[in-house]
Amino acid sequence: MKQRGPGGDRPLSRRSGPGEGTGHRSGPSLAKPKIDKSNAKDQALDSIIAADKREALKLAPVSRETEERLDRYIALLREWQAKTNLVAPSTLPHLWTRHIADSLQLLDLAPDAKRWADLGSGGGFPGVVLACAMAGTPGASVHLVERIAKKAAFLREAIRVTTSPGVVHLAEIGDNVDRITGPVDCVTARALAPLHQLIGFAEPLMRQGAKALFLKGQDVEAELTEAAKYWNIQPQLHRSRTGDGWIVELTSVERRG
Ligand SMILES: C[S@@+](CC[C@H](N)C(=O)[O-])C[C@H]1O[C@@H](n2cnc3c(N)ncnc32)[C@H](O)[C@@H]1O
Repeated sequence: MKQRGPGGDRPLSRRSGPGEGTGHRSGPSLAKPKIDKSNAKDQALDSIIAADKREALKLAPVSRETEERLDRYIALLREWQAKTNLVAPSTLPHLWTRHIADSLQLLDLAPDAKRWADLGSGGGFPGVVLACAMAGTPGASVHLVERIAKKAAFLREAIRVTTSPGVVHLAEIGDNVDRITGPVDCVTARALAPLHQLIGFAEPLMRQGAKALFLKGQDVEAELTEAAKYWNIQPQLHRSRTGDGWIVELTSVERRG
């Protein structure tokens, strides 16, 4: 998203400044060049994002086709971010490592999964990223469940511009999750709720065979202890490639007592 201010692309002005042609003999003084600060700021952000993208694609390499889809998604996200808060503004320079690579790393933990459901998708992490990555896989689908209408509209637009196999549900997870038709291989959630609640959300899909991958922060141990009060679980923990977080993998859950 480049917003060029008026005249932002013009060469610096060399027109006369005050004092020129007024009889002073000290020589012509040049007008101070006007620097379009918003344009300079955008360009600085562009180059930080480009460097961050290189870093992210080292952590989580993708095909050229997926990269092109992700580029379109990021361009759209930056455009919409001006009017809808889709990601924390402080994370914009690191969209690729903080959000894209963080989402892509799930693919290696479910290499055979074709049908995904992402709960509380927000701005599309990990759901839209997974849909972009699955676009070349026959029979792939990614359900994205989001209850805020504006965000769901963004998700639909993201799926459209990336021509990815996403299905957006504008709905409460609790009302919707067991109405997702067709089997789901893997259910995901990121920054949605504490683990014991996530398990409750995902349980209907897990009962039908889905495994769960939940992206969690550093305090995962405390969340696991709390979850174990309500659920019999045998979690597998994977260190996040992109920060201090963890990915909790669950293949079965059973409500306690
Ligand atoms: C903090 S955001 C995280 C978004 C995204 N997963 C990410 O990591 O960037 C949580 C999102 O979940 C949605 N959400 C929270 N509770 C929900 C529910 N019960 N049903 C549907 N969406 C929900 C919110 O509207 C919000 O967009």
